[in-house]
Amino acid sequence: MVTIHDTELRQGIVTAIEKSKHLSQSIMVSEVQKIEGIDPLYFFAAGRNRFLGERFFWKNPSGDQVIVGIGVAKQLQSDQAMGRFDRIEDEWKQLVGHAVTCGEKTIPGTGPTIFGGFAFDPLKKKTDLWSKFSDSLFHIPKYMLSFIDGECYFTTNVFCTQHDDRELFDKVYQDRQALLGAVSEKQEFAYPSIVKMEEIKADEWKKSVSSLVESFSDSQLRKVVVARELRLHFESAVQIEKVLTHLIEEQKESFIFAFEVNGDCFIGASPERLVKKEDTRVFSTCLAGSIARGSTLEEDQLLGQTLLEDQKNLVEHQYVVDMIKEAMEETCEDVTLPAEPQLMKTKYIQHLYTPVIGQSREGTSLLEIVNRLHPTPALGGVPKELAVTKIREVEELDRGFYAAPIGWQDSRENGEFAVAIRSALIQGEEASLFAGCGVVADSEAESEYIETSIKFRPMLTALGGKQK
Ligand SMILES: C=C(O[C@@H]1C=C(C(=O)O)C=C[C@H]1O)C(=O)O
Ligand SMILES: [Mg+2]
Repeated sequence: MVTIHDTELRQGIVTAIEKSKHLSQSIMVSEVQKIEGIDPLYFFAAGRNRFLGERFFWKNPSGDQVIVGIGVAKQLQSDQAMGRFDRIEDEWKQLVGHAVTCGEKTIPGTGPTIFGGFAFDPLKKKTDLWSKFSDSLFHIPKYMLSFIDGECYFTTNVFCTQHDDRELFDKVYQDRQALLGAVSEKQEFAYPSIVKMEEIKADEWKKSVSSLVESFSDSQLRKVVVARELRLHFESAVQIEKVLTHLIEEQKESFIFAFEVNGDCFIGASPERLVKKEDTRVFSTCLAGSIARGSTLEEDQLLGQTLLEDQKNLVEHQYVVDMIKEAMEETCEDVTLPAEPQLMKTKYIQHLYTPVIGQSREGTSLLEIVNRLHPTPALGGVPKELAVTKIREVEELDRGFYAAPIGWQDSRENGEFAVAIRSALIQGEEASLFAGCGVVADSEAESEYIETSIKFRPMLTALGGKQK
């Protein structure tokens, strides 16, 4: 069993209580310790008993950043659409500005960290589906395990108020030991059977694709991404641990994320980075244009080559490149990107892919770049505002956090956001899966429908369903 000893946290709590008396507000204490490695999934599962519904999981594609949060020390949330990125940023800066930190202080993705995201479109009318999620929602975990470049770190976050006393440390210590004690307990997880699978309004969706295509000729719209939903009903509640295990094994090229909020869980395996910031280095990704994987190597290569030369997909991709390049140039110096797209292959689908890198301008924050990028034409369309308005009008689906930025940020301006696609909202015995596609002038409803069916597969198989 991993034991974390009585450390600087005790003194940190004393300091924070004093500080909270002076400032009349609660103060965050954050302690980081380097520890021997714990399997991140075991750690996630260890939180099941006492923190079910209050956990998060994040793994980047290379696996050199895995962050798991258990419990909620504080929630940052807002349903106000105007200035939503600034609002979170300001609150976060305020908390970090007064925080008492101890232990290791320089490793990205350790110490004070927020995990969460933003709704795709805060102006879309919210349905019951996403009622548990605020439009801007981030958690500061109580306990956090970070695997960074092969090393393992444990963060403990505590909020202290003027009414707390030294006993708070003992409470935290015992609570943390109980959690760590549960890490070694072996747990078995299984899939419940699927009792019903509903494609929501598939025919209407195809019609909306056709009418969008027709509408392009007499409007300024060039591209609109439309999405649909597949709803699964299970015999009993889905266990997130099982789904995560599957995604980690099968979707190695993707960001794996899970965000538990008030008992629901938004989970996915997205191949699409929105933005990563490491000190001043900024990375973004243009990903749009899709084709199936082949069943043999030859067929797969042929499909890949077809995609690289397909005009409809190249146009669909180029809209994304143009917009991301512009957004990056507004916020960064030395923006570079290859002239031609490459292929990104995931288990069930291949995409056109153009990576973009730059150096952030002095004073430009990660959330400012998120704000500038979201939604890229890979998830919204061109022109941006018109496309988002169109989606609001024609799409049946309440996207919630689907296709929106999800990720983390630490107290030193490092962090990463993925675009939350290939995702599902799990609500006990039910799950909603989401998939969309870029509709351009040359789109055909039937092939876009098939493209979205392929995009359901990562989550469908991870939920124990059969491929369609
Ligand atoms: C919208 C989705 O994917 C996006 C749309 C793509 C396309 O239409 O070719 C490709 C990658 C993603 O940017 C989704 O998976 O739901
Ligand atoms: Mg497409």
